[in-house]
Amino acid sequence: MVRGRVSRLSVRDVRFPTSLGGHGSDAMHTDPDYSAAYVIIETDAEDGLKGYGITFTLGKGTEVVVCAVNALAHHVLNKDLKDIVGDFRGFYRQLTSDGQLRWIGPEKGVVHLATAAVLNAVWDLWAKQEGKPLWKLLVDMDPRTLVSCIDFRYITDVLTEEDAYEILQKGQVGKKEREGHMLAHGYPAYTTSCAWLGYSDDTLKQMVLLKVALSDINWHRFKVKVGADVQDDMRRCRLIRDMIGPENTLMMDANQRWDVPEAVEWMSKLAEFKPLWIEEPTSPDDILGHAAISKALVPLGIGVATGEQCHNRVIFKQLLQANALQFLQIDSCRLGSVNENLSVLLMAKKFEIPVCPHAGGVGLCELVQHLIIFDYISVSASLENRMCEYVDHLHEHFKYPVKIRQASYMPPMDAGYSTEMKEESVKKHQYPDGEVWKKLLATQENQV
Ligand SMILES: C[C@H](O)[C@@H](O)[C@@H](O)[C@H](O)C(=O)O
Ligand SMILES: [Mg+2]
Repeated sequence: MVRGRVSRLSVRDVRFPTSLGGHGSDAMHTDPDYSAAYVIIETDAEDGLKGYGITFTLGKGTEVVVCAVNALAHHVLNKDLKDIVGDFRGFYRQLTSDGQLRWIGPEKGVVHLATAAVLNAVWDLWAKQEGKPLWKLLVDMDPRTLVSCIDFRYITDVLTEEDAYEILQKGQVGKKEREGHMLAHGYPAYTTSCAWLGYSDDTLKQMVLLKVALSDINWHRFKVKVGADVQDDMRRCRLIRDMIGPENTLMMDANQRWDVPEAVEWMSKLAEFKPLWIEEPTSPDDILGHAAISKALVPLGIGVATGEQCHNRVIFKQLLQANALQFLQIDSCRLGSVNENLSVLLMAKKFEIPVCPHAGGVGLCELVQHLIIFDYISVSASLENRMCEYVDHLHEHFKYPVKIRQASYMPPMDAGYSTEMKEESVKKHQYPDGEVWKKLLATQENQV
């Protein structure tokens, strides 16, 4: 039973200095400090349970998201959790359609990241109160309740509430077996951790060796960052391909670096390394550009993947309508939490496009594993051409870190959305007054 009235919402600015090691670097984001606006929701219920929610940022600007979370807080405070989840579509719309705040969105940018952080905390709390991991809460929910969490505004031309209900009804068939399969084998993953753009060739070689030869995880799917310099890309891709062999899977990620013709030309040169996909070849807003790139790369056997910076369900709808992507990458912290992700999973199912979630960032692996495990069990019912991203960093700061076995995500069993960080870690990494930042900022000051 859902219980309690929201009595407090707090938000913290937590940053990890990953840029010091070049971790997470790509052709556009050369020095990311993996960070999060970290929301905590408390209620007056006697159980003392709290909901934790994050949205992912790259360091600077986290303070702006924190500000937006505070601007949204009045929508949550003093509400009964029962009323929130009892009319989740209405609540989602209340947050995203605030008559004044929507002007600085709508459903995009900082205000949408803040919405995601707040709603992720609500879902964490709901799942905790039900005593289930989030994926299981979704799997056990009846289709009518699931669709009642989704705002179908702007997408009814491709997915109506009835379409969604039908897909979920069909997904009931064979659900038990698929749940059993997940519990036994997990959801297939790929690793991005060996080939960040800021890594030297030596580091890259060492990382690939660790992943391929020495790891007991048996990685066989890898992603490499490209896009800054074509000669450099060719050297790095050759190096990786030689090390992983022809039988393993390689993906490439340009992080929006190119214009449309440039993307086609560049990828024609990298085609010899047999990438499965090129991710974010151009601006995430350029739907027709993605379509043109997709069309040009089909003969080379390369798909287009995108989604980690897609603002909302409307952009995904159009990417699907325009045949602009072959792999759809949901993000647990950019879209409006589970609610909006549900609509995108269902649209992907309708268009039969495989979902391969984005998870490079602090906490993203922890969260998105729940969504994709649910997707397999209740929506897509397929593992063909599907895999979820994994990066090695920062799991030690989470109370319920992901578990990877045999290159697969093992379903989390603790109640909630795996969003809770260790208090000790949060204290140390809080910006700018946590121990880690005090030291770093003092060193930087001394260097000036
Ligand atoms: C700045 C970040 O690390 C990105 O490079 C990362 O999310 C990346 O696009 C990915 O696909 O993992
Ligand atoms: Mg990417």
